[in-house]
Amino acid sequence: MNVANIKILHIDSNHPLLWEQLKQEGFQNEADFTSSKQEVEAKIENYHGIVIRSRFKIDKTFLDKATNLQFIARVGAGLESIDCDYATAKGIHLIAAPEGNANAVGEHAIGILLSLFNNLNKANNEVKSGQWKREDNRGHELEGKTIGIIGYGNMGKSFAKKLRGFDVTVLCYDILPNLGDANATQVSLADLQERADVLSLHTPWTPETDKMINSDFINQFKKPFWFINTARGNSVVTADLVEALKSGKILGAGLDVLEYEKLSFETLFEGEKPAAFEYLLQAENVLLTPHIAGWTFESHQKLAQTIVDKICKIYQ
Ligand SMILES: O=C(O)[C@H](O)COP(=O)(O)O
Repeated sequence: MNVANIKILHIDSNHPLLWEQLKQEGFQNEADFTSSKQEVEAKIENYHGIVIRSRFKIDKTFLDKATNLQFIARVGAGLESIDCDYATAKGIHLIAAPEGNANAVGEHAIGILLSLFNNLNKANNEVKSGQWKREDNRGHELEGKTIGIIGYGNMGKSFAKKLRGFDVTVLCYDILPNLGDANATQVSLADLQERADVLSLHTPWTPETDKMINSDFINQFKKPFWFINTARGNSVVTADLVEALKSGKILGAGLDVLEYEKLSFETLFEGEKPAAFEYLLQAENVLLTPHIAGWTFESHQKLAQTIVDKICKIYQ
């Protein structure tokens, strides 16, 4: 199909290959990384495609003005910033690129897991501040442990694949049936909560997963467990997580995502911090990273390539 008339608006910067390859394929690219949502809304009828990361929400108001839009491409995995049902009802193609950062997320979750089990973060801070504490930093081994994965899509599968070789049992739970594979056995949520020594969250943020990790949910676990979140901060009630850390029900937490992140994060350091957040900052068994699990040099490129391939497929 001739794509020379297809105008694509890029509202976030991405790996240059995205722009270059779309241009080579014959698409018309335009960039606008600074205009406000309202300003983009005012001109969106002139475009057939929009490429976004997460600068603003693509809501009903926006979509009603996007009268010629044929696709929305999100250079990432999560689609929560888009009113997907409304866009789909309008016949707009939705494209995401979870294949592009799944490997990075899987590797990052392994990094968190090994760090939690061996106190790497705490020990590093201590040695650098002149403390040589071996007994305090005695670690745990993964061998023989049971790892529970909730959400067995691209990210969960990537993490499970990386766990091969650690001599662990890997269980997965997902609302979709028949997802188990050679790397993980699919079980009921109750079964996972009964057996897991580690919980790693890999679900999208949806009404069903919003605040899913709360006290009730945590208390269903039979054993104390370690918790890893590389998915979405809003799936966790932080105050409940902190209670579980204090009581020892959660042995340690590695959080790449926080309910406080993005626009509100910097402002958190200006005034008095929420008590739960302050606790996470001080706790020695809590490892925090700034939403970088999928943020590698390699995934930057793979995300772009995935989006190019999927856009081209629409116009084949
Ligand atoms: O959804 C994703 O792929 C990741 O969470 C990264 O999202 P970001 O573009 O908001 O950094």
